[in-house]
This record gives sequence, C-alpha cells and structure tokens, in this order.
Amino acid sequence: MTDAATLPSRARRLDAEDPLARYRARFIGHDDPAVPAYLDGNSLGRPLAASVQRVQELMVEQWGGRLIRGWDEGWLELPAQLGDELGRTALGAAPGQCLIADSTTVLLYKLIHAALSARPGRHRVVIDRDNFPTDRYVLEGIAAERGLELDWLEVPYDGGADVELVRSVTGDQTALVVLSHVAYRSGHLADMRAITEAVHDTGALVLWDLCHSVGVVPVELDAWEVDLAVGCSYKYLNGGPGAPAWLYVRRGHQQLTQPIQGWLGSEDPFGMGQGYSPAAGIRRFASGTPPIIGMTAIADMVALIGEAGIGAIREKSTALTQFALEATDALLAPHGVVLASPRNPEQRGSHLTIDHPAFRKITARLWERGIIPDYRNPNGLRLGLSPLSTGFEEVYRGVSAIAEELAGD
Ligand SMILES: Cc1ncc(COP(=O)(O)O)c(C=O)c1O
Ligand SMILES: Nc1ccccc1C(=O)C[C@H](N)C(=O)O
Repeated sequence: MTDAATLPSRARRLDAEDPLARYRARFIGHDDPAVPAYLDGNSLGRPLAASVQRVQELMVEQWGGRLIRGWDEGWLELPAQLGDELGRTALGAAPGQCLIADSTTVLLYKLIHAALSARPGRHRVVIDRDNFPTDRYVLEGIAAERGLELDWLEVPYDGGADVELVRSVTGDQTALVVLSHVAYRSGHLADMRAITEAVHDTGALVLWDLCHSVGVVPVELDAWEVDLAVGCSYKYLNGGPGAPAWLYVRRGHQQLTQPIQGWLGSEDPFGMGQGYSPAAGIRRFASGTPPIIGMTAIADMVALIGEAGIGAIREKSTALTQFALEATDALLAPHGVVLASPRNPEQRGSHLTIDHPAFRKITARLWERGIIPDYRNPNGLRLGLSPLSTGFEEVYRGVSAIAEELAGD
C-alpha cells in the first residue's frame, strides 16, 4: 500500500529519471501555470510548437506562394505519404496500406460497408456494448439498412473484449466484428492478435478502432493479420481539433470497394470521365479533397513518435497510469472512489477511469482550477495520460486536487 506522504517525492523522482521527460518542453502550454494538470490528452492532445511553424509555412509559402500549383506539387500525395509514415512509426504496417482521410465516423461507415460486401452470404455483425457511441450508431444504421442481425458482446464494466467473449458470439454466419483496441471508457486493452485470429477462425473479418491506442500502444497490424483499422488523430497523434482520421486496409483486401464513390478515389480523377471506376490500391478508399491544413500537425507528432520510439512511449504510458493508480488508491479510495479500469497494466491503455457519484459536480470546479480530466456519464472521471506531454508531478497535482475537491464536497 502506497503511503500518501511519499507520493510527491516519488513523482519528482519519476520525472527526474524519465528518459522521455525532455520531450514535454516541445508542447505548447506544458508549463502554463493556469493549467496545473492536463489529464485529457485522450480527448484532445496538446499542440506541438513545431506545428505552429509548419502551419505557417504551409499557409505563407505553399498556399500563399504556390496557390493551386500546390496540388500538383505534393498535396495530393500527402494522405498516402503521411499514412505510410504513421504505418511505419506506430502501426507495424508496410507502405501502401494506410491513408489519412475524413473522420473516424465516416471511415467506419466506409470500411464496414466494404467488409460486408466481402462476406455477402453472412448476415450477422458483432460489436461490444460499451464501444464508443459512433461505432455502435454507424454499425446499427448499416445493419438496419442491409437487413443484418446485430450480436452484442456484453463486456465487464471495468474491462473489455477478450477471446472467450468473442468466440461466444461469433459463428459461421458472422460477417464482421467491430471492436476498439483500447476501450474509450474503461481503458481496457484488447488482445488484438488473439482476437483477430479467433475471428478469422470463423471466416469473418475484423475492423479495429484504434482511436485510444494509436501513438501510445504498439501494434503490428501486418504481422497480426488485421483486416481493417481506423483511428482518429486528435488524441495521441496531436493533430488538433477535428484533424482528419486514418484507415488501414490490409493489402490482400484492397480489391474491396467502399460506398462513398468520390472523384479522388477514382482511377483517373482528372480525366473527369463518365462512370466511377475505383483507383488501384489504398487510394480507392479516399473520396473527396484531403484536408491539407488539418493534417499538417499530425506529421510533427508522427515524426516525434519515430524519434522517441513507440516502445519507450508505451513504457512511460504504463508508468504514468501505474502512478495514477497508486495515487488514486492512496488519496481517492478513502473518499469512496472506485477504479473502473483494469488493475493489470498489461490490460490497459493510457487512461484510467475512476468512479464517484460526486464527479459530475466537481468536474466544473476542477476545470476552473485548470485541473482538466474528462467527465464521462454517469459517474466517471477519465485521467488520460499522454506520455510525451504529461509528467508524474502533473499527475500528482491532478489526483491531489480531485482529493481536495472530494474532501470539500
Ligand atoms: C473509440 C472512438 N471512436 C470514434 C471516435 C470519434 O469519431 P470522430 O472523430 O468521427 O468524431 C472517438 C472519439 O471521438 C473514439 O474515442
Ligand atoms: N472528438 C471530441 C470532440 C469533443 C469532445 C470530445 C471528443 C472526443 O474525442 C471524445 C473521445 N473520443 C472520448 O473517448 O470520449
């Protein structure tokens, strides 16, 4: 049992010994006294200072200077180029399988349809009950549209999908399974490799949502034979509010087609001919004009992930959530706070959810103090710890402020 009195000195020591600590200074606002603890990097990551310059260059030199010529001079290739970089640094994906585009919601729509068309004789789809709302809503909509049956995976409140659960709801009628790698609420980290294999044993495809794991949990999409994946870029990829999402389509599935038949996914966009014919390769999963400004900051974070190394990032992420857990046990459990995330660090991503009936009320007071966790209905606070921008003392300041607010409640 951690002694509460030792937490501040332990936090200082962990910061002093942290091999990634020097990267914190690269983020805007990391030392802002008005925000003593930013614990919401899993909703919106901080901006990198490098991105200010990159956006400025884009606007002044490329956009302002080159004008429409910019499209011929590289913009059109950026979604696939940046996708390749992301694949290399964070996803274990060889080039030609990732693309930056649209939002996660739209990519889910495209890839669910694409996958279902690959399994025409099967009429059941699976998703977990606690998946992020957009994943559930999109799948529910498509199931209704295509006359499919939905099988719900009932996951434990403080856990998530595992192989046994997946096996219990899949069979020879299952066309597709849609799961999150790290659960948005509990933070549970699914065994992507084993579950993908179990789904394949039934002949179905699997679509993984990596919103809460990309950039913090290493994955090997190629080696684990993942079919399809999507993720956003505004959490641990620090792309900024509304930055575009990304998709992965395994090379062997790139004969699939998607339903939003836009000109930039066609074989010859500037031929502007009659009738849609999809491009070869990953580009067929694009639809409209790529958001060039919106994807600019992602490039800086992808480069930083490459520099720091995804393995080292995962180590710090685990150390941060472990320290947050110890601080929670020591400072918050006495107030009746309950952990709603896995205790085993191997089974969780980079955030913890903790529950208490007073959390709805005290969140506003915390935000006013610049202590910024996320509130999640009905009783949850999420502590999202972004390994390259969050420090251990920052975690301590956050958890002790929560304890103060609970004590004063
Ligand atoms: C697991 C997951 N999927 C999807 C989304 C959101 O999708 P979109 O970027 O389309 O809003 C989020 C968070 O916003 C998420 O956590
Ligand atoms: N995109 C957002 C826009 C506004 C507020 C929050 C978000 C989030 O990303 C929420 C996050 N996906 C979650 O797991 O709760």
